[in-house]
Order: sequence, then C-alpha cells, then structure tokens
Amino acid sequence: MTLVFRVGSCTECATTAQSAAFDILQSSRQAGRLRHANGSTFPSGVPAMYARLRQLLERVANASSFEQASVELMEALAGFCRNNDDLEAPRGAEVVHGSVHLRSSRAYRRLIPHAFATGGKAGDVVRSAELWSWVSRWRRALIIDTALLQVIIPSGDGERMDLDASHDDIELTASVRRYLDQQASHILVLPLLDLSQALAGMVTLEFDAADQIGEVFPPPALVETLQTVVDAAAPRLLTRPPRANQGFETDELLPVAGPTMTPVLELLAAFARHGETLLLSGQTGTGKSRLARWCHAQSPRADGPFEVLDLMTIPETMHMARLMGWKRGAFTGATSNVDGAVSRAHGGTLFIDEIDKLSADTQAGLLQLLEDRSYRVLGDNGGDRRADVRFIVGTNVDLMSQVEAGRFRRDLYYRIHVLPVQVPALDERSDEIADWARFMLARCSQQLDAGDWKFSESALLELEKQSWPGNLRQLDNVVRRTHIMARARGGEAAVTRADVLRALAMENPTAPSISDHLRRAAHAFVQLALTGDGHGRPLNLELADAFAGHVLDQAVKCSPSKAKAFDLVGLGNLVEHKNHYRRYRKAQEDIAALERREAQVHAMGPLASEEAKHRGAD
Ligand SMILES: Nc1ncnc2c1ncn2[C@@H]1O[C@H](COP(=O)(O)OP(=O)(O)OP(=O)(O)O)[C@@H](O)[C@H]1O
Repeated sequence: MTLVFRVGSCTECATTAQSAAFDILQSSRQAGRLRHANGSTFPSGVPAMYARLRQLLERVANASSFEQASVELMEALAGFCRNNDDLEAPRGAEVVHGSVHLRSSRAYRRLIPHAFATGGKAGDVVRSAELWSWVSRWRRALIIDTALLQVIIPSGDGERMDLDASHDDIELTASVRRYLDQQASHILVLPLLDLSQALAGMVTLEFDAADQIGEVFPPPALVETLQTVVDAAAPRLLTRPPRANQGFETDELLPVAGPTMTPVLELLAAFARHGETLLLSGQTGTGKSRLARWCHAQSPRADGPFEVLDLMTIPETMHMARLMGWKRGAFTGATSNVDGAVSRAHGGTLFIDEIDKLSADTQAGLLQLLEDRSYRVLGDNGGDRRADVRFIVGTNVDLMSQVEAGRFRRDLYYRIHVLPVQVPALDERSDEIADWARFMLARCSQQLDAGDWKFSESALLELEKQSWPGNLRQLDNVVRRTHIMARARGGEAAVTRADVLRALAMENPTAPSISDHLRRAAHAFVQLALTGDGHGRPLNLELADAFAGHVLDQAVKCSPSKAKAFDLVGLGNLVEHKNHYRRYRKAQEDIAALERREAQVHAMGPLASEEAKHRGAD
C-alpha cells in the first residue's frame, strides 16, 4: 500500500502529516509488516531511527525558543553520529562543534554555536562565508576535508573538488585555508530548507576524525540520515520564536536597544569577540558607525584605538595613502612621514565606512592586508609591516551587486563577507522610535543648555506613525527642528504633537532640501581644498562666495530681466540705487576666481595637499 500525504505550505499540516507517517511506520514495524518499496524489509535500525526522529520533533516543537530547538537538533544529530551501528559508519570519530545558521542570502539573522562535551568553547565557532556560498550554490550536503582541502559532495558518486585547484565555482582564499586548517578534520554542511524549499540557513557539524582523512567522512548513508533529520525538523525549528529578549544594557555607545534589535545585537556581541572581519550593511543613517564603535568596546581590543576611515570623504586617489600611510619623499610634496589608518589602529579596530567606494588599486592592497595581515607604507623601503588590526567595514549598498557590475573585486567581497550583519532600517524597528526620540531630544537640549525638554505622548505617537527613509539621522534632524520650533514658540519645556507636525511638514525625503544641496556643495568645496597644492595654501574659504555668485548668475539667466532677477533673490534695493551692476560684476569675478583656483589645484595633483594636511602629524 502506498500512502501519499499531500500537505500545503503550512507548518501544522506538514508536521501532522509527518506524525501520521511515523505512527503508521511504527505500528507496521510492530506488526512486522514493514516493507521497502522494492519489497525487501527495512533494515532493523530504520524504524528505530524514525522513533528517535519523532522524539526529536516533539522536543523541537516544545522548545521554548529557536535557540533551544537548535541545540536539541544538534544534540540529536550528534546522537545519530555516535550511535550509528545500523548505518555502518566508521567509529572513532567525534563531533566536536555544531552550529545552526539562520541566514538571508546576504546576512546572518541568527547563529547558534554549540560545543559538544568533548569540544572547545562554543564561542570559538564562527563559520566562514565560503561554506555559505557553496551550500547556497549547490543546495546540498557538503563535506570539507580540511586536511586535504577538498570539498566533497557525498551524495551520488562522492564528487571531490580540490579547494586548491582554481575551480570556477569555488572562491578560496589563503585565509580560508588557514581557517580550515585550524578546525576539526571534517566539516559537514547541511542546508536548512523551509517548507517552500527556500534556503533559510545551514547546519554545520565539525568532526575530529583524523583517521578518516582522505575518506568520504561522514559516510554518505550517515549524511543522508542527518539531512533527513534536518529536513524533518526544519519546519518546526524555523517557526520557533526567538529567545525572549534578554535585554541589552544601554550605555552612551548604545543608548537604545529595542526588542527588534536584540538578535542583531546578540550577533554583534558574539562576533565582536572574534578577530574576523565584520561587515555591517544597512541603509544610510541606521547607526552602523556607532554600532561599529560599540562592537569595538565589546571586543578584547577595547583598550586599543578605534579608527575610522570614511571613504566617502576621501578622494579616490588618496585611498591607498590614507589607508597605508606614507614616507617623506614618497611622492612630490611628501615632506614628512604620515601614519595611515592601519598603523593608527594598531592594537585596536579600524572601521572602513562606505567600503563600496574603495578605489580599484586600494581594493588589491586591502585584500593583501586582510590575507597576510601585512602592509607597506608608501615610499617605505624597509619592507612590509605587520598589521595588528581588527577590521569592521560598513556599506549601505548591496555589495554583491557591485561585484556583479564589476566594480568590486569578488575575492575581496568573500574576504570581507565573513561575518555579515544587516542593520535593520528604523521602519523595521519602530519599537525603538520613541526611545530614540527621547534620547535625541535630551541630547540636543543638553547641548544647548536649554533645560529638561520632554515629548508629550501624542507627539511621540506622531513620530512612531511616520516612515523614516533617512533612518536615525532623519529622526535626529526632525527632533532638533522640533526642539528649535518648540523653543521659539515659548511656554513650558514640552514638545507637543503640533510642534512635531510642523517640523514634519518641512520634510520631503524624496526631494533634497536646499540645506542638502548646500551641504553637498560644501562637501565638494572641502574635497577640492583637500586636493590643494601642499604649500600651505588651502582653498581659501572666501572662494566659497562664488556660491552666492552662482545663485545670482542663475537668477539672471532664468529671469526676463536683471531687475527681476535681483528682486527674486531679495536684492531689489540695489536696482533702485543702480548698484546692481557692480554686484553682478562681483558675482562673476567670484565665480571666475574659484574656477581659476580649481584649475590650478587639479594641475598640482592630488597627493600633495594630503601631505600638507598631515604636516606636523609626526
Ligand atoms: N549610538 C548612537 N548614539 C547617538 N546617536 C546615534 C547612535 N546611533 C545613531 N545615532 C544617530 O544616527 C545618526 C546616524 O548614525 P551613523 O552615522 O552611525 O549611521 P550610518 O548607518 O553609519 O550612516 P552612513 O551609512 O550614512 O554612514 C547619527 O548622526 C546620530 O544622530
């Protein structure tokens, strides 16, 4: 008799069907009627295995959290490995570590490491990105033979791929080799699929099985069993709620920590302890740079320096120099030695923000730095230096799309994609909005020495109702604006809903405001100043008057007459007194002066001013 259970994409249906199937299996076994599809009887161990599987499913279903359910699963998998007489797997191998990874395609959502009795510390278990990239590419169980550096696909004919060989599908870096070397002899990676067969994560088991090096270990039959167990447990496991909020202690680096952020903070706290590169992705303004600093404070390097290299604010031609530093004479105008970010971060952490902006040649330099932990200061003939630095990198773009577009090196991507964490947008953690708003209001009242300001409840509700595409940065701007408006209105130190509504009315996130345009123009001006000639002649701030000149020039170009143009920009009185020609001539001179200076700066070359800026640093 064949029984087919058809189930929809609902956990309840699937688990009920599973239970029914196991019950039938059990009673058939008891009645001695169990037959394989080909007519042979099942090996005696198979029904016993299903009984154990059923117990596991009950334990997973009753687990109070995803974390507890994951540990149940890993313990059960280890049990299947140890107690494997029926499966004829070689004995003498120990399961040392296990881990359940819950991941989206680009970032970790949860990581549950587990050390078995004989193993080391669970906190040591951090998987590399490569395991994930392989399992997501092939969506089947894989074994890594860490001694022979081979990936083995145990199903089918046990296809082996040399990790050392240049294989199109495999990204292998020296660090992976090092990483694999120091772990157990074999790593089994099992995909974790949800009910719709989408890849939701992976389960890894590490074996200490030195006498199995070169063998397909664990043997394919055991791998198949373990995968069956994972497949059966997955629907229940994936629907277990996260562990109850343990609450993160807030401090000045982490002023707010709402329930939605708890899993992210747990991951960051766990990853902070490691030396591997941490990748923080997330929309602009979500607080990545502050979280990087928080991670540093949680790390064993907390007493060392925390350095930031914000690539957004550095001209591309200076990326390498600012990262590595330079020696006197390294290039024209380099009149003194200047430390780079790597040496300033020695013994601590270097946060490289907007990593996607990294110039092509610096990408190669950073790759070598991450691989070998060595770097060379520009113009230094004394050889390479050792970098004792933990790297955290930040981006607000999808780095893989940059790789696919050929703008970011694939090997560097895999090298920095070791511990990827996605910082949720503020709209996804609206449970934090009120606390952030209170914190920001207190901060700006304190900065202005303006007393003890509070939001009314309805004002906070109004903020919670909004969407925040600019995230914490936008909320901060709105809170500051609200505070200014409320103070101008007079009365007691309370921000009302009406204040909030007025401040919000000035927000138009889709169209950049005049302030945004001015900020951008100021940024461009400062960038140009940074690329000055290195002889102590920075781009004079007075040249910024050219901006007013441009405004007047545009007004004249866009208006039917000069008189109307001057009226438009509030200078109508000059027309009355016939002074406007002089004013317009001055505007054109300002523009011409800036353009002349700009041409000179470009002709001088980019490195010189950097040197000038750092003159006296050593
Ligand atoms: N821990 C914090 N303490 C105080 N303010 C914070 C904190 N985190 C975020 N903010 C507020 O949010 C703003 C943006 O934070 P941050 O610069 O860290 O974001 P980001 O994600 O690194 O942005 P970008 O991608 O644009 O570099 C800060 O200017 C500050 O106003």
